[in-house]
Amino acid sequence: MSHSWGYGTNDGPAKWADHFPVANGPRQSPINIVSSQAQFDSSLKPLKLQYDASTSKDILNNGHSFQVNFLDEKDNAILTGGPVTGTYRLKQFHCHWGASDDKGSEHTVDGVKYPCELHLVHWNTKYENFGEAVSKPDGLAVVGVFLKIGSANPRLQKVLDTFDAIKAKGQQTTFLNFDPKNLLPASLNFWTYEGSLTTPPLYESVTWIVLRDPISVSSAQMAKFRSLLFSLEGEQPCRMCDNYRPPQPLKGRKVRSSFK
Ligand SMILES: NS(=O)(=O)c1ccc(CCCCO)cc1
Ligand SMILES: [Zn+2]
Repeated sequence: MSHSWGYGTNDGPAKWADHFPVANGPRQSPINIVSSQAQFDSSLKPLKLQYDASTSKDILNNGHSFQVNFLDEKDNAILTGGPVTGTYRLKQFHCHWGASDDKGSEHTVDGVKYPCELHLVHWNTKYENFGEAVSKPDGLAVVGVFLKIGSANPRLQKVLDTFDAIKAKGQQTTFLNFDPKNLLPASLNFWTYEGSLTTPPLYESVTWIVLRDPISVSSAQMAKFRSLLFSLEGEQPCRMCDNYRPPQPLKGRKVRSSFK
């Protein structure tokens, strides 16, 4: 039975535990990253993101965010190194954002919220496919990238230019040859901790890799994110914004950093 969850008063994060009790589990995400408490770990390897000749397929409005989907039958776009062992394949990326520029990210850093957070979702190729990996403790590795208000981001604009075609829930359009490497900051310095999906089913299956440095987005571009709808075509239009889960209890977890 598919539970209808959302970000509203009646179906939002405070209610998710009703149908998804793991919401109160020991390794939930996102978290507030207290930079002074993060422990530098010299054994962490450099993060390696090989998205060469990346194979984006399409972009979808799934009713919670927009999602760019990738061909993942081969090792075209992979994550290795960093905190993970083995090879993780890029499946999709999506974002979370606020109704205004003062909020929107899921992770926060020393209590600071960014207007938007990008998630690049990878699955462990020790499993057969994403569906098998998504619920395993070492199944996923998600790279989080903060977006900070500044100059317009021309690479991101390519994604925003598709939004008129996917305004409503369920709408999808072809989106080929987009290289997500262009959405990464110059430095791959990161924090890492063991966590979960930040939306139902909230599986505790994610090794989180949160990049320290943000990429830029303009306020006008943020307004374009908010032109998407949570609602189906023909329904009362409901603007897609505030689609972020607030930080969850750390419950004794250690956050490690790849940098001093
Ligand atoms: N915000 S997130 O990166 O943690 C994230 C990634 C992927 C999913 C999809 C779960 C599909 C379950 O069948 C849900 C959430
Ligand atoms: Zn996400």
